[in-house]
Amino acid sequence: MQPRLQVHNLQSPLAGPYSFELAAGQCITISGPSGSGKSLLLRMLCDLDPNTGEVLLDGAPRSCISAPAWRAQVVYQPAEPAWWLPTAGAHFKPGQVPRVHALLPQLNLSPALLEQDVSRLSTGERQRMALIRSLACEPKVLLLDEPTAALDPESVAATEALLRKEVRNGLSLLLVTHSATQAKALGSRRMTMRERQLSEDTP
Ligand SMILES: Nc1ncnc2c1ncn2[C@@H]1O[C@H](COP(=O)(O)OP(=O)(O)OP(=O)(O)O)[C@@H](O)[C@H]1O
Repeated sequence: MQPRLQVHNLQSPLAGPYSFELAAGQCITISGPSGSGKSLLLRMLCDLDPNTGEVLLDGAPRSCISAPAWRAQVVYQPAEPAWWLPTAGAHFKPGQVPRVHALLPQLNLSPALLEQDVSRLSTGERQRMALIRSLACEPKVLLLDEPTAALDPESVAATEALLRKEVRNGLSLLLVTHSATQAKALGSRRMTMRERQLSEDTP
């Protein structure tokens, strides 16, 4: 079967080259020391930083897809997601609202938080709300940078359960995590970044 995402010699003056494939309904985790290049890789995949090489989605080269169309299907959630409107709820399109309301209880979030000023949400609430924002786009590929860094154990468990379910339903997930437990729990393949070089972990 054709991989969902194919990455061939993706590189920039700062990092790479990287080559790997991600299937539909697969989670690959990337761990590694701080500053090793994990976020640089995610940013290149999303085409936020200049890069060369080839990235294909369901066989279609990224060079044939407009940047907004690419970023609608390959969604990047940085470690510290930006908010550009006063409330979290204002970030959602009307068509996304049913899905948002289905996702909120799965992350133990009250719908009332949608109306609150984003700056008044706790760090953990903002982090979970950011994941809902990413999933509400129904991406084919989700690039997640440390999505549970600010969460208590209960919220970590809820987030991992939701991600496992989304992957089971076909989402392709590239997950950057510092947690070996999380990498083992979610990753069907696990990789490590060291000095901007990516290697596959041995099982
Ligand atoms: N635009 C840039 N120009 C020059 N150096 C950069 C640029 N962006 C990032 N770097 C450097 O590249 C290195 C890798 O950064 P990156 O953010 O990918 O690390 P990381 O592995 O995600 O780390 P962490 O786990 O702390 O998030 C860092 O040393 C960083 O300072």
